[in-house]
Amino acid sequence: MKFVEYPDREFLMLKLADVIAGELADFLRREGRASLCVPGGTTPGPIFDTLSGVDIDWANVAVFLNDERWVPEDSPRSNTRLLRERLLVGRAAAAQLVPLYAPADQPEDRLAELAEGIAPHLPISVLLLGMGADMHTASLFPGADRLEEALTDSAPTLMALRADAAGEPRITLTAGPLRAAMNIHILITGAEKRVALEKAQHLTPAEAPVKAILANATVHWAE
Ligand SMILES: O=C(O)[C@H](O)[C@@H](O)[C@H](O)[C@H](O)COP(=O)(O)O
Repeated sequence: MKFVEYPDREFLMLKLADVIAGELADFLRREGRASLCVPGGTTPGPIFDTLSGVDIDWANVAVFLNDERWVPEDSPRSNTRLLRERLLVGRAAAAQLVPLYAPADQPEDRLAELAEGIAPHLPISVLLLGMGADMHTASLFPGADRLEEALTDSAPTLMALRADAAGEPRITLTAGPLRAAMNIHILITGAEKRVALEKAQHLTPAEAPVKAILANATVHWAE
């Protein structure tokens, strides 16, 4: 794991957006297409604001979430809604959104078709992850009902998980496709998450799911 500390959050968001744009541009130059997998939650909005204005060939970029809360897209809890409002605007409106949600009562009802949509875009070119103070990443929550399976390399690409801390049911990429990403960035802010990250390094992935992705990741932190 590589750890990069920034003087403040604003600088972190600008720099990391720049790094991600550079990595996407490299993939586009070499392969003519790229995939970008991003978190929802409250932290990444400013990165999305900057990235959405970057001048790259967005039409050949597939964008999808690390995980989604099983709520309709008009819910304030919808990560897809965040993507539509903050990332897929401006120049980035040309990108292809690969859905991690489709209307249904339970994620299991749509899992197979959503996984089929993601498959052509693996391995992920550029992966941005968030982390909770409980050391979850994507929707791999400590104590989640199917966490053990989701951490194995033989797990399907996408799984539905339930955890008390998660609120609604979740759909999430599993550890395998996350670990296999070509570039992995973890974005965390604040003292509490820094302490949690340090703790995670001494725990097992079952106790601290972010540990399953740490080995090849660069962690970006500001107070
Ligand atoms: O749907 C989600 O909640 C996310 O994708 C999740 O994995 C997130 O990255 C962390 O919970 C951190 O969230 P915050 O940035 O809000 O602290």
